[in-house]
Parts: sequence; structure tokens; C-alpha cells
Amino acid sequence: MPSPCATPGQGEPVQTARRRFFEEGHAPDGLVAAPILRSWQRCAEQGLEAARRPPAEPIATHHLREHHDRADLLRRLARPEIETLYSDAASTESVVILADASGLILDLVGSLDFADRASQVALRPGVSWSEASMGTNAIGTAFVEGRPIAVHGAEHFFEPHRILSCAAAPILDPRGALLGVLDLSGHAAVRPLHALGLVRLAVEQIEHRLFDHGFDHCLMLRFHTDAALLGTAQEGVLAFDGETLVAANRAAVRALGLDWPGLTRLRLPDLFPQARLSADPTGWQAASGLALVGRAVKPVTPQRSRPLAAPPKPAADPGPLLSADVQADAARAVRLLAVGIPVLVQGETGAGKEVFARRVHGESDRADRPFVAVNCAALPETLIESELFGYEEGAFTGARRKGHRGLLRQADGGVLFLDEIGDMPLVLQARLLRVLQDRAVQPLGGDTPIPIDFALICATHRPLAALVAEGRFRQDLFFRIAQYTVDLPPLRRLPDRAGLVRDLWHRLQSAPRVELAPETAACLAAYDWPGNYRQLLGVLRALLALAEPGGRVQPGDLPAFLRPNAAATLDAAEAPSLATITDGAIRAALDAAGGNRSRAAQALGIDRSTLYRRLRRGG
Ligand SMILES: Nc1ncnc2c1ncn2[C@@H]1O[C@H](COP(=O)(O)OP(=O)(O)OP(=O)(O)O)[C@@H](O)[C@H]1O
Repeated sequence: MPSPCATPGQGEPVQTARRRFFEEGHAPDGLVAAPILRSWQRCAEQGLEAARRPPAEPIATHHLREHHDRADLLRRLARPEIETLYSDAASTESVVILADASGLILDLVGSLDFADRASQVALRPGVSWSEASMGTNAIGTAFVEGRPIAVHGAEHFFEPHRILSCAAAPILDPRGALLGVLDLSGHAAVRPLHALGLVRLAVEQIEHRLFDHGFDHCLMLRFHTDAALLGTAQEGVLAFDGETLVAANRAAVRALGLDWPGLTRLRLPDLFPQARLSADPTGWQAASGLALVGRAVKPVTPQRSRPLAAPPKPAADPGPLLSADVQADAARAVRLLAVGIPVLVQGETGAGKEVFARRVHGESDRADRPFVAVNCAALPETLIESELFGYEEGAFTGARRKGHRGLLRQADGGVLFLDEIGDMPLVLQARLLRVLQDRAVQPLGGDTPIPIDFALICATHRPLAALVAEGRFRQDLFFRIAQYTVDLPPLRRLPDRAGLVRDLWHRLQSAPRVELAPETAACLAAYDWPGNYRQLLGVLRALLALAEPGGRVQPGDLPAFLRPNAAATLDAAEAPSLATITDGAIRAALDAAGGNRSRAAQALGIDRSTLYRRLRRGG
């Protein structure tokens, strides 16, 4: 008998099941749910070892940003549900997670305390929780099983994951393809009574909302057996392009006994032989004989004349394109790091500073050790110290019971990349300097320095020398980290921008090829690209996603700011007045904020760095 306070997944049956399965090699029938057992079997067949800690390095921040960009619609549509679940999660020591179709965690919000614990087992943004890499877990197993699932404590395949209790449901797009997964995770010790139900309901809402996008040209049928539920997320929804069924939600698939792959073979009369289509709720009879109440919504825009193209696949990551100069800089940086000399990388946003640092790490003799990237501007000031230097058990209220190693120690043996170093508060600059001098770190609340060994690459888009002159950056730290600097040029200064556009365009594509018309390529090459590689790649990806396979991208397909006439008008007449307007807005915001630049930037909806740049430019 399980003990009365045993939680599912922690009690005796699952322990016995683990023993039988992992030690004796038998199937523990009846002791764990069938989907859990199936998942254990898949993991064992793949050679995963339950007692190990699975490798779980998060992907680079810029790659995560790219995943965010690709999942933009999903993230926007899921936001209301995530916000609703968030308030619940924050007060119940749990977190809400949105993962993309590969199982990669895009967003994680909720209880900070639990998020901290979860990150110890790599349950954090940028890490993939596919079943193949993380074993049995709610996110990955919901994908494989194609349905909602809860995985408690020791039901997780890997031992270290037994601290978790997770419930997840896959999010399907209107054509039945997997878009992502929504998950609620908390402590295994707390029995999550409603987690699976909450997640399921939230996913139902998200999937329902997906029909509000991209179906303007379709006839929409909405129905339910109960008239009162018409218009809710539980109604069945079908979308017809002409007479052909092109999309359906789960409720419709269930009610009418459909299957997604076969949708497009069905036509309106096959499903509703005699339905009178009206915008008002009307009684319908499905071909199966099921009585329903339904209403029809006519297309808002004209129907498409040609068959629906398959949704474009997200463009692949082209990998870095490094000029000969940058490659030579990287080779020099590798040699400097090898003898303990730090490197400072300078360049505008999106110019590839992190890409450069990763390349150097990859070519250094520390390549098989960690690369730890810390964005000093993104960490709240109150957290930088504890995140970087770590803390001992009980160092301050809210500290984790077992203390925290800190990012500097996580980089031990490898490369530490301190991005936006110019944003590090002065007091912490002093502590960092001491670490660099002593080659040891003293965690908060600890009295013994712990020796560490990492190679240091710092990056900044701000002129550190000017910050030193203004007293906002320590001169001694500046001399220490800026012994060798690499300047990554902005795209507008590259001599062969046309060649760069062409190379990136080709590298982004898999067959069938889409061409850039010469005038389009010329517009792309002529633009300044203030967001550098990030902005250029974003535009190229968008053009590819919109293009017809085998087609040619014309200047008219470009976003408005890139079209030839837009640039001309701007150059000729509007640019000066725009600059004046911008400067005026900045002055007004600064006045209103009493000269406080952070508050002014917040009021203007731009980040501090943009404001600083603008102020510098405007003198
Ligand atoms: N040389 C390159 N070739 C191809 N893509 C690149 C190159 N450099 C950067 N990118 C792409 O541009 C984006 C931004 O790169 P990265 O994050 O390294 O820039 P950054 O200078 O560190 O930007 P920020 O200062 O905003 O953090 C990424 O998507 C990256 O893959």
C-alpha cells in the first residue's frame, strides 16, 4: 500500500515499477500508466541512462531570439492564457511553460523560487525538453503521444527530474500540425490537482483563437450539439476554401469522426448534405446523423483561386558568415585567450558580437568546456551579484536552501562571455576586478574564496572609454578587460553589401529556390541596416516565408521602409524633420523624467542603449 501522504509518482507503486523496469528489466504492468511505460520503453531503446543527468546546455541567446521570432504568432496568441495561468502559478510555487514544436522552451513564467529550482535541472528557456533528449517528461512525451499528459516525480525517466511534477498539452494548428506545447510544472511534493485540466482548457482557447488568423478567405462553420456552447472554445470549427475543407479544430474532428491528414479530401456536402447555411444559429444534421446547432460565417476577403500552398517552413539558420578580417580577429583572440588575456568585442547591436565570441570558444582549447553567456543589461541589478558570484546557503532571505554556484563558477574551465559589460553597476565592477586579479570567487555569505579558471570575452555596443571618462566605468577594470579589442563593423560599412545579401539569401534556402529580382537585391544592398545581421536576416526570412516556391521576389514585395520610393522620399524631404521630431520627443521625455535616462527610455518605449546612442548622435 502506498503511504497515505504519498504523491502520485513518488509513492511505492512507481518505485516498484522503476525497480522492476530499470533493475530487473521487466515491464511493470499496471504499476504506472500505459503512456509512461511506453515512454520509458522508448527512452531505454534509445540508450538513455536513467541514473545520469542529461546534457542540457541552453542554446545561445541569439538563437533563442530566432526561435521566438519564428514562434511569434503562437507566443502572441498564447499570451492571454499564459497570463491567466501565471497568477495561479506564481502563488502555487509552479511555472507556466511554452515550448515550440521541437520541444524547445520558449518562455517560462511563474514562481521565481520554483523557476530557480527548475533551472537546476535545466527546465529553463533555451533548453529542449524533447523526449529524445530529456527522457519521459510532460513536454516531450505529450508531443510523442500527441495528447495531454501529466508526469509526476519518479515517473520522469531521469532520476534528477523526480523533483518535478508536470502537466502538458500539445497545441495543434488548424491543419492538425504540432505548433507547440503548454506546460504547468511544480514541485513533485505538491500534488497538482487541477494542472492537467487547466492546461487542457488553456490549449483549447489558444487553438480556438488560431482560427482568427489567416482564414478571412474561408467559409467558416461553427457548431455544437448544445446551442449554449456555440461561440465558446468548445465549439467545433471548420474552414472551407471554396467547397474544400482546409482546417478543423479538435472539437470538430472529434464530433464528425474526421482525421486531419484526410481533411482536404472532404467537401462541404460530404459533411453536411442538406445544411442551410445561415449566420444565425440553425439546426443541422451531419452526414453521420448527429444533430447539431451551427452557424456559418461567409468569407471576408475573396476566395483563393489556387490551392493552398503548404505553410512555409521556417528558414534554416544560415550559420555565421565571417569575413576574412573577422576570421583573422577570431584566430588572434583564440591565441590571446590561451595565454589568459581577455578580449573586448565592440560593435553595434546585431553586429555579431555573441556569434564572434562563440566562434572563438569553438576554436579554442576550451571548446569542450562550457560557454557561459551573461547579458549584464538583461539581469536586474538586484540579481546580478548573486547570479554572477553565487551565494552560500542562507546568505539572504529568499536564497535557495543549498546556495547557488553562480555563473562565474559555471564557466569554470570554459569561456565566460559578459555581454553589455558597460551596463554592469560600479560596485559589481569592483568585485569582478577582484575576481580577475585573484582568479578566485567569493560567493555571497561565504568566507573562503574558491579558485576558478575561465577565459573572458566581454562585449559592448557603447564606447567604454567614454564611460570611463564620465566616471561610469572603472578605469582599472577597463584596462584589465580591454587589453585587446576587436571592432565588428556595422553592415553599412561593409564594402560588398550586395555580396553579403546574396550569400545570406542562398544560405537561408533549401530547395526549391526563390530568387531575388536584381532591383530587389539592389534595394536590400542599399539600405543601412541599423539592426545589422539580426535585422537583415529577419527581413530575408520574412521574404522567403511570403514567397511562392520557385518564384521571384520583386521590389514591391519588400516591406515599405525598403521600397525604392520610400527611401527616396525619406532622403529627400522627411529625414531631417523626422530627426527633429525624434530629438524633440527625447527632450520632452527627459524633461518629464527629471533627466533620468532610464525612465525617459521607458516612457519612449525604447531601450536605454538606443536612447544613449541617439543622445550621442544628437550631441
Ligand atoms: N557573421 C554573421 N553571419 C551570419 N549571421 C550572423 C552573423 N553575425 C550575427 N549573425 C546573426 O545576427 C543575429 C545577432 O547576432 P549576435 O547576437 O551575435 O549580435 P550581437 O552583436 O551580440 O547583438 P546584441 O548586441 O544585440 O546582443 C543572430 O541571429 C546571428 O545568428
